[in-house]
Amino acid sequence: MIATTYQATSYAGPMIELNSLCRTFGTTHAVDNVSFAVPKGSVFGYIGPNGAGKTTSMRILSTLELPTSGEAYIEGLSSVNDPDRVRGRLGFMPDGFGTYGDTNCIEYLDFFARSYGLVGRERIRRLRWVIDFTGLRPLATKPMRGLSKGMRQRLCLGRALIHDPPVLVLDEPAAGLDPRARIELRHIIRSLAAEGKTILISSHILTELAEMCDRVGIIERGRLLATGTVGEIRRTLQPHREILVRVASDAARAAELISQHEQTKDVKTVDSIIRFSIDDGDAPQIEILRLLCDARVDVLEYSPCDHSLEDVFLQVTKGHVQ
Ligand SMILES: Nc1ncnc2c1ncn2[C@@H]1O[C@H](COP(=O)(O)OP(=O)(O)OP(=O)(O)O)[C@@H](O)[C@H]1O
Repeated sequence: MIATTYQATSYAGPMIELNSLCRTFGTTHAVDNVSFAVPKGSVFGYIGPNGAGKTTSMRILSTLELPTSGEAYIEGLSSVNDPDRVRGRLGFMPDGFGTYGDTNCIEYLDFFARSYGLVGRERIRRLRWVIDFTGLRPLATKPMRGLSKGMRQRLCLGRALIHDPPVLVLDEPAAGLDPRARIELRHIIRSLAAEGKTILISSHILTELAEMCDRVGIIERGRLLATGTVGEIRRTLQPHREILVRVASDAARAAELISQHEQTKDVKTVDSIIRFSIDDGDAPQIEILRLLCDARVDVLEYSPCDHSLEDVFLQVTKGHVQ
């Protein structure tokens, strides 16, 4: 078991880094030349369908698996060459974990606190903090067999946090949670990032992570297909924006004005609603609005119709399962 606790360092590079990471199992390229870096205090969403390679990359980062080639670093330390020091710096939450039915929450957390070498007041202080932070205090003495899925996830997160690591690697922590528990998880993740923790979190579902992540990476069949903010990925896929304008009267005249702008196309009118496509960016949209206002068109509604996040995900991935 791990016997190192974290000592803060002056390291200023990315807290998580994968560099041309590859892992094959027989003929399966589970992770195929994946590279990305996550700066301190940010949340990176690792998103992909079943069998995409998320767990394998996370297990390599967390020192539980060796790569076929390439590098994985936590706070500049190699997960391959320096696993003991890496383990002291990260908390890993696996997508499934063994429970011990008769063990209660506090005993479970205490076991891991001792395994990380926490002693005396520091161990008590960390146990108290984790129990309070995860909201498990009312269940502290409850045997694990009686915990709901959401509570077990909190306990698993508590275990990952017990030694106060600067990096968290969370493999599908939202799987199986009800909507309220998902929202609570989102708050927990954001507050950990606000404290300066760096978080890699995986999911099958882009919408599940979009609001809590600073950046996302979409992976399929071991290959990283897109990285960036959700907005950046959306803009790459959708260089034109679809706009809807609803007017109080004289939609035909408004449509005529919109059509005259050189950056618009596909202008269509149904009753009082005009839909059109326009080059991305603020400037053309400002011009259109000004054009309509100057012509004294009574605009009741002006809204971009962006692709939904599901559409973005479906456009990037092809639905391949390996
Ligand atoms: N130990 C192993 N032996 C053989 N193949 C493996 C092993 N671990 C993973 N794989 C294969 O590697 C590929 C990637 O699996 P991985 O578990 O990393 O994907 P994932 O994105 O986490 O999927 P899921 O969302 O379903 O958990 C899959 O084809 C899987 O069957």
